[in-house]
Amino acid sequence: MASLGWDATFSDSYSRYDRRGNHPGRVARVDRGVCTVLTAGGTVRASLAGRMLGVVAKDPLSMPSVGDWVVVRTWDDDRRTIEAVLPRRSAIVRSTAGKAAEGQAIAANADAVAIVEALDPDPDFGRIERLAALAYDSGATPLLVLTKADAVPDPELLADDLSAAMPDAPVLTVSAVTGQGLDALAEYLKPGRSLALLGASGAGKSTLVNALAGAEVMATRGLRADGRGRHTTSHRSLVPVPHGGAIIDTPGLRVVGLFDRRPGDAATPVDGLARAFGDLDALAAQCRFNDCRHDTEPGCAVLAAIDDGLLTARRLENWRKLQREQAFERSRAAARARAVGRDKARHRAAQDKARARGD
Ligand SMILES: Nc1nc2c(ncn2[C@@H]2O[C@H](COP(=O)(O)OP(=O)(O)OP(=O)(O)O)[C@@H](O)[C@H]2O)c(=O)[nH]1
Ligand SMILES: [Zn+2]
Repeated sequence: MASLGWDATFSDSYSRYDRRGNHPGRVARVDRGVCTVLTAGGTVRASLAGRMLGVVAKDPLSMPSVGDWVVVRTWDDDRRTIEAVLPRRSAIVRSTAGKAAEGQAIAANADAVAIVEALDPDPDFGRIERLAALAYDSGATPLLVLTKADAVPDPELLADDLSAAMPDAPVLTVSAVTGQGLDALAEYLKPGRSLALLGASGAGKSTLVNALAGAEVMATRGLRADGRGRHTTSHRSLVPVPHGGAIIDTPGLRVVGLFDRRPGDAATPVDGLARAFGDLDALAAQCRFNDCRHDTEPGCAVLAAIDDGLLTARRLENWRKLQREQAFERSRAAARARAVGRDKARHRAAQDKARARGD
C-alpha cells in the first residue's frame, strides 16, 4: 500500500471510516460504475454504495476515478461497495461534452502528469498547450514526454521547438523501441509516487506503461492504415510498477475541454491556464496599458516578444482561444449554478406555502 502511495494524510482521512468490514484501497480501473480496487488483501471489485450514488448524482466530480483512494466495505454475503472517496491530492479534470457544465475526473492523486505527444507523425503544439493547462490545473507536477524518438531523424531539434509549448516543464524524449529516455522517465516512479500519462490516442501511452511496468499489462494495438491511433482504450488503468510507484494511463481523448473548477470563486487554488502560459502572463504584465489586448497597442510587451522571436504568434493565438473557451465554460457553469439556485428557491417557497397552510 505504501508503495502505491498510501501515506499519513490518506490514513488520517480514512480514520473516521476505520471499522470492521471497511478497508482502504486504490482504484485501478472503472467500468460502468464498477471499480477494480487494489487493497492490502488483494484486488477486488466493488460497486458504488447507495449513499455514494446520491453524492455522485449531485456532483459528478465525486465519482470514483482511477487513482482514487476509497473506502471499500465488505458485506456478510461477500458483496463489496465503495462507501467514500478520500480527499484527492490532485485530480485531472476535464469538462464533459454534455450541455451542462460538468467536470469529470479522469485520474486522481498523481504526483506528476506527463503530457505524452508522439514526435511522429506531426506533433501538435496546440494539443500540448491545451493538455498542459489541464495538467497544471490538476495540482500535480507536469512534464512533457515526446515519444517515438526512433521514428524521426533529429528528435532533439524537434524537442527543442516543442518545449516552447511548456516552457516551465521538464522535457523528455523517449523511444519504446530503443529504450532511449525510459530511465529518465522512471525517475518519476519511486515507491509511493504516481505518474499519470495524458495524451491523444496513438501517442504511445500504453506502450510506455508496458515498457515501465515491464510486462504486457495493457492491450496495445496496431495503427490504422492512415497512421492514426484506433480509438480502443475506453478504460483507464492504474498499474503498479515492480520497483514501487504506479502509472496511470488515461484514455486517448479526442476532445479535451478545459473545465473551470470553481466558477466565480476567487479562492480557486490553481488556474492551470495561467500557469501553462506563465511566460505570456509575465509579458502581459509589462505592457504599457493594463487592458492591453496585445493587438496594435503601443508599448505592448507581448508583441515586442513576438517581434524579437522570443514568442510565436501561434502561441499567443492559442492562448486567446483557450481563454475564450475557459470564459465560455465559466458562463455555462454560472448558468448551471443559477438553475440549481432557482430549483432550491422554488422548493423552499413550496415548503413555506405548505407550512402556512398548516400541512
Ligand atoms: N516507432 C515507435 N512506435 C511506437 C513507439 N511507442 C508506441 N509506438 C506505436 O504507436 C502505436 C500507438 O501506441 P499506443 O501505446 O497503443 O498508444 P496510446 O497512446 O496508448 O493510444 P490509446 O490507447 O488509443 O490512448 C502502436 O502501434 C505502437 O506500437 C515508439 O517509441 N516508437
Ligand atoms: Zn500587450
